[in-house]
Amino acid sequence: MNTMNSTKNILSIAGSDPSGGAGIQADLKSIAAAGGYGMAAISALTAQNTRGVRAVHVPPAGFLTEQLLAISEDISIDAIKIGMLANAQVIDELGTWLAQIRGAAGTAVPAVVLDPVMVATSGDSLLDAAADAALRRLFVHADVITPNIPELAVLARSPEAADWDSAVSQARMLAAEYDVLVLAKGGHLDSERCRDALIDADGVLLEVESRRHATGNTHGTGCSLSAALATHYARTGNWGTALRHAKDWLSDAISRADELSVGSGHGPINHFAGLWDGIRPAQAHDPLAQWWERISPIRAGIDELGFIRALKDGSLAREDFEDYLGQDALYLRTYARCMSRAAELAPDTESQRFWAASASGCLEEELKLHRGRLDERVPEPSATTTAYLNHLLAASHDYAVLAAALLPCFWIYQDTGTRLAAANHEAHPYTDWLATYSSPEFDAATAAAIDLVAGVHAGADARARAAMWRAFEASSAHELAFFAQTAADAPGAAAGPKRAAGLGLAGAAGHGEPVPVR
Ligand SMILES: Nc1ncnc2c1ncn2[C@@H]1O[C@H](COP(=O)(O)OP(=O)(O)OP(=O)(O)O)[C@@H](O)[C@H]1O
Ligand SMILES: Cc1ncc(CO)c(N)n1
Repeated sequence: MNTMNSTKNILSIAGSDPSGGAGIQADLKSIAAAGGYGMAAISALTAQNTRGVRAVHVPPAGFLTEQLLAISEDISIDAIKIGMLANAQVIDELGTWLAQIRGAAGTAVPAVVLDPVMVATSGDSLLDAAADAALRRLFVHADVITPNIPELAVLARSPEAADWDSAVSQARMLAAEYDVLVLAKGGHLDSERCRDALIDADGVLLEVESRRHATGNTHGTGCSLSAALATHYARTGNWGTALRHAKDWLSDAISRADELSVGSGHGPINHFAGLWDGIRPAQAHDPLAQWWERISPIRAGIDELGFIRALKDGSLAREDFEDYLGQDALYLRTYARCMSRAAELAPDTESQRFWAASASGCLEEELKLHRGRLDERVPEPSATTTAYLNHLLAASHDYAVLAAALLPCFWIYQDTGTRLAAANHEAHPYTDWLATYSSPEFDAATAAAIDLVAGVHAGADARARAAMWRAFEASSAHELAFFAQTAADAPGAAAGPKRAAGLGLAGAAGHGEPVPVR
C-alpha cells in the first residue's frame, strides 16, 4: 500500500534504446536519480546507438495494454511519463487504458507528463497523419507536454521557432488549444543560456535556465528531463518545484556527461554523477581525473576555436587544413622521437613496448595520412610548433616528466576527436582525418597512456608529481595554441580564440629558440 510518506512509483511508457542513453533506459535512470521507484512498459524497440537509429520494431498494440494492465492491476502508480509512441493503434490503446485508470473512482489520479517524440534528428516526421491525430487526442489525458522546438512547431502547425519568444507564443497557443501545461524547451535554440518555461494559456508560469554546456553528449536529454519532472511532481505535488529540481539535476548531468565514455557519436548524459561522487571516492580522488578537470578551461578553449568548429562542419578552408597538416607532420616527427626517448627511459618492458609501439604507429599511420594530403610539401616549423616541441624535448631528461608531457597529445585528440566524429559522414571533406582520431584503437591507446602515466604518478614523490602536473598542463596549453595557429583563428577572424589571451598562450606559443626538428 502507498502511504503518505512512502516512496513514489513512477511508470515510463516509452521506447527502448539499447545503448542506454534515451527512451525507457534513460527514464529509469532519471526516475532513480530523482528518488522514485521506476517501472517501464515498452511501446517500441529501437536498434540505436550514439550515432543514430537503425531500426524500429513495434510489438502489437494489444501487448502494450497487457503490460499496462499487469502494472495497474497490482501497483499504485503515482506519475506516468510517456515517450515514443510509434503508431495510431498504440496511441489509442494507451488512451483507453489512461481513461480507465484516470477515471477510476476511489484511487488517486497519477500525474501524466507526455514527451511527444515526433521529429527525428534529421528533421523528418516520425508520425503519420493518423498517429499525429491520435497523439493530439491523447493530450486530454496529460498534465504537461514537453515538445522540443521542432515538435512544438509541428504541433502548433507553425514554422520552427527561431527565438525564445516565438517558442513561448507557440507553447501558449498549444496550451490554450489542448487545455494542458506546455514545457517549452530551448535546447535547440542557438542561445548561450538554455531556457525552459512552463506555460499555460495565459503565458509563462515559471521559467528556469542553465548555462549551455559545451558537450556533444546530450543524447536523451528530453527523455531524462520529462521523467525527472514526473518523478519530482509525484514527490512534491508542485509543478514549479518539480521543474526547478529536474532542471538543476539535468544541468549537472549534462555538465558531467563527458566523464562517461559511451560511443563515438552523441553520448548520454551522466544521470548518476552526483550519486557516484558519494560512492566512488577513489575515482573522485583519481589524480589524473583531477588533472583533466584542472585543464577544463583549456579544453573549452579548444572547443570554441574557429578551426575546430569549421573542421567539424566541413567549412574549413582547404588551405587552412593543409597549413595545419604541415605543422602537424613536423610536430609528429619529433613527437615520435620523444616517444622513442620515453621507450629508452622506461623502467619496465611493458612501458618500453608501449612507447616504442606508439612511436612506430605515430610515424606509420599518421604520417601516411598527412603525406597523402600534403603531397610531400613540408613547410618550416612555426614558432608555435617549435615552442611545443622545445617543451617536449626539454622534458626528455626525466621519464616521469616526459610521460606526463606526452599524454595531452593522446588525451586531447581522443576527446576532441570523439566529439568531431559525431559530425562525420562519408561526404565530409575531412572524413578520414576525423575517423583516425575517433577509432576504438586510438581510444585503447589513449586509455593505456592514461593508465601508464597514472602508474608513474602513483610511484612518484611529491616533487616529481608537481613536475609531472606542470609538464602535462604546459603540453595542454601548447595543444590549444597549436590548434589556434591557422588563419581560421587569426586576430580578426570571425570566431577567434576568445579564451587564448586569458590562458597566457601568447607566451606559451612564442618562447624558445627554434630547434632542428628533422
Ligand atoms: N548543451 C546543453 N547544456 C545545458 N542544457 C541543455 C543543453 N542541451 C539541451 N539542454 C537542456 O536539455 C533539456 C532538453 O532540451 P531539448 O530542447 O534538447 O529537448 P529534446 O530535443 O527533446 O532532447 P533530446 O531529443 O536530445 O532527448 C532542456 O532542459 C534543455 O534546456
Ligand atoms: C526510444 C527512444 N525514445 C526517444 C528518443 C529521443 O531522444 C530516442 N532517441 N529513443
